[in-house]
Amino acid sequence: MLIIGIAGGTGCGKTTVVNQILTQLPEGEVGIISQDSYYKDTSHLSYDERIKINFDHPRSIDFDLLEQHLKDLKAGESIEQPVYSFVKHNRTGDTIKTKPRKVMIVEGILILTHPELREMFDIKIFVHADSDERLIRRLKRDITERGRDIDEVLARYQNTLKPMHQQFIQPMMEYADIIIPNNKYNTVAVDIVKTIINEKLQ
Ligand SMILES: Nc1ncnc2c1ncn2[C@@H]1O[C@H](COP(=O)(O)OP(=O)(O)O)[C@@H](O)[C@H]1O
Ligand SMILES: Nc1ccn([C@@H]2O[C@H](COP(=O)(O)O)[C@@H](O)[C@H]2O)c(=O)n1
Repeated sequence: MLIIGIAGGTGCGKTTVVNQILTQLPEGEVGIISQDSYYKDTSHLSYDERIKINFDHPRSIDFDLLEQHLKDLKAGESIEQPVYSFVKHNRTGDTIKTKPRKVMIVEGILILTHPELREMFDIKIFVHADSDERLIRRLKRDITERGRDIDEVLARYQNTLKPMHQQFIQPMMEYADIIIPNNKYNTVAVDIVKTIINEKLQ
């Protein structure tokens, strides 16, 4: 199994890059794990308490479960990947059966901050986009897709997202094997990653 970790700040385009990688690859050969699925269960908290959580700090992620799931997949076992709701700020209680594939892609803002997880990646990719570009994309996406308004996105950006990005996410670029500049759509870089995956699949 080839395990590829794709990190980078919010809005840099990780999910988009993953979807571009998947196009034209043989179906059923590549599996995806999203770090967002592993936000800790917060059912014991009220909604008002949940919205105050710092979701850009590594402690918000259940890294033990993520690491265990990756180990299970490597051992050839399927896992039940939790489903997360950005509207409720909590896991939904549903899971998605995720089967082991020849290539597994793990994507998320904080995946390179966890040393044990980092060790498991055969290839580490950091997607980079400038912070103003990321903020613009995040505003548009969170308002249209994640049930947020402009005040929520900007307050979260100033209070937690920006300082956490500087403290935990940006420094992880030094661990990357490949850095994808993504201020604009970068089809060349995506094609290179596809080529690496295709070689593994042959
Ligand atoms: N290179 C790009 N240029 C312009 N918009 C982009 C680009 N990559 C992604 N986007 C858009 O930005 C938003 C955030 O992208 P997404 O892939 O969800 O980022 P991430 O997963 O890193 O948070 C989405 O609405 C997406 O369509
Ligand atoms: N309930 C939540 C949980 C997380 N976030 C934000 O999501 C960002 C990470 O996801 P990306 O798809 O953008 O990489 C992160 O910056 C958290 O602030 C949230 O807003 N609400």
